[in-house]
Amino acid sequence: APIANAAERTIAELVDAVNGTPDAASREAGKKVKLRNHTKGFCTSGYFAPNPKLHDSLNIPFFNQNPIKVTARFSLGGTNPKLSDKTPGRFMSLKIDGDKENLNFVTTNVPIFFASNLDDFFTFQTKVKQGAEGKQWLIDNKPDAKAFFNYLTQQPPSPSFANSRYFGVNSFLFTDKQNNSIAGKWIFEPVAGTAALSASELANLGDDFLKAELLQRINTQPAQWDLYIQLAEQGDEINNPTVLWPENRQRILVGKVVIDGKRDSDPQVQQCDKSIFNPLLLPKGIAASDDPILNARTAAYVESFIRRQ
Ligand code: HEM
Repeated sequence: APIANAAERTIAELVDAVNGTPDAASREAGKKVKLRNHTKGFCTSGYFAPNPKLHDSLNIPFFNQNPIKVTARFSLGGTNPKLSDKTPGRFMSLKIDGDKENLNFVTTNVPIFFASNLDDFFTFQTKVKQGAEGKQWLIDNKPDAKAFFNYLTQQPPSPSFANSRYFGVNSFLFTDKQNNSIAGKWIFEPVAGTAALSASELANLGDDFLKAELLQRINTQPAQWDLYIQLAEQGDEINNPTVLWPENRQRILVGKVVIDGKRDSDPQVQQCDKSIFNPLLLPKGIAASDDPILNARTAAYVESFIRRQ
């Protein structure tokens, strides 16, 4: 069982820290404006095509259906709806809706998280809201936050959501053919490859280009990702999302995400901005690891959802 942190935070406190609404008055104000994390984003659609050979290695009946409906939301981080697309963070959330079961993904282009427990998560969110001083405090006092910032500074902004890798960050447990449970992490590799904006391209761009770029792109050719499970090896830390496993870990190809916008007029896609993505909505054969960050996420997303009604 995971070791409880001495100063565990409540879900309400975590959402307050994310939203920057630490007291009753600011919380009420936040509800009024329907404050939400990852505010700047948009929804589109497509399908998931499972790798037909997957059942040679894993026992996940969900992937026997082909194709499977996908509703996607692409977003930036934070609560600011006017955040510039020139910032490096890119996020992809997917609802994969089969006839009998569902699977959600809630992913980011940074493979390491800034906290390994809820207390550090709370501290990070609170300090980041204090600007440059708070960020410096984190760099000086919190090695996980420092490693995260270092990663971000080496990550140039991509010209398209379609040119980013996306990571599940937290570990999950997968059932193999022998019904053993094996630990792994989701990784989405862009079929179009990764790309970075140069300094001169950045100078010529406005603050809003990602949405128009993706919707235009998929008019002529879909945005696609190969989805892999990166497998843990003996000794890899399973329950700590600040730890990056080596790139050369064995991978299983799960299938392809194809975003083509063909179902964008469906009510589910139209209303996707008003719903939540649940990283613990999993089909048979996939289970959550004991990572305390992962296990707090659904409750936080539900709390955030309730507050913005
Ligand atoms: C304890 C850990 C975490 C907490 C408390 C937390 C909190 C939140 C909250 C409050 C929301 C807003 C939900 C809504 O109102 O719809 C949110 C959304 C989101 N989070 Fe987290 N988060 C955590 C960890 C993570 C991790 C590890 C990742 C990346 C792998 C992540 C990626 C996202 C994304 C992409 C969204 C936007 C979902 C959408 O498009 O609607 N979060 N998070």
